[in-house]
Amino acid sequence: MSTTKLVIVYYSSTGHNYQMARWAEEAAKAAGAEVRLLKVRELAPDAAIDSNPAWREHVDATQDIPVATRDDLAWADAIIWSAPTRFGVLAAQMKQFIDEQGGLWAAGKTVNKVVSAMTSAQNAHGGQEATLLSIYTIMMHWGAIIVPPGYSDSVIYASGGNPYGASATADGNGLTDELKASVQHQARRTLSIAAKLNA
Ligand SMILES: Cc1cc2nc3c(=O)[nH]c(=O)nc-3n(C[C@H](O)[C@H](O)[C@H](O)COP(=O)(O)O)c2cc1C
Repeated sequence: MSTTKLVIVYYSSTGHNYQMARWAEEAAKAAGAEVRLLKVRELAPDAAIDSNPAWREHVDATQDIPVATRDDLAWADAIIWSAPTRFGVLAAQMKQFIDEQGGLWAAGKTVNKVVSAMTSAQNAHGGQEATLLSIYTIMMHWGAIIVPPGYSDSVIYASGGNPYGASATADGNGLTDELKASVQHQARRTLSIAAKLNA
């Protein structure tokens, strides 16, 4: 059985989804996967970024993270998406990247990718489930195999009980150890399903 190839594709303005992506990367590497941690292109103008010091700081600090490409998605057996809530759906930056994959979809290369998604919102009930569903809706159109965490481990309860995917509350109080455990469980679970399908 070959090593599972995982891409973790994230968008983050102020670092929460980036941190979750890093946690997923750590767990996936520890599980023996071949992992690419990738961001999507920032689309907001500098004026918007500069209006929020935390946003500018994050953009500058993550300059060296490679930008995801179609080839990365084609390479992967599994994809973990991480994108913040924007009015209850995925951030436009992530949507734009996904919309650029029409060619990949048309070539049949999105079929049977094993996928799972993570998100954050400022409020505890600010739209996390809806955002994850917006990603999973796209994944159904891709013919991808969606792997939600469900209640497959006690860390799901401890981290807020969202069976759709790891969900942060980005309220300025920092991310919790329980969320980290939940992210890392989701990464391992995604890999384990991908390994079964690729056996
Ligand atoms: C345009 C916009 C819309 C947003 N909509 C919501 C929302 O509907 N509910 C919510 O709780 N937070 C909302 N937020 C807050 C973001 O979800 C929050 O800043 C993000 O999850 C932080 O993730 P990041 O640090 O990875 O960028 C919104 C933020 C922006 C800029």
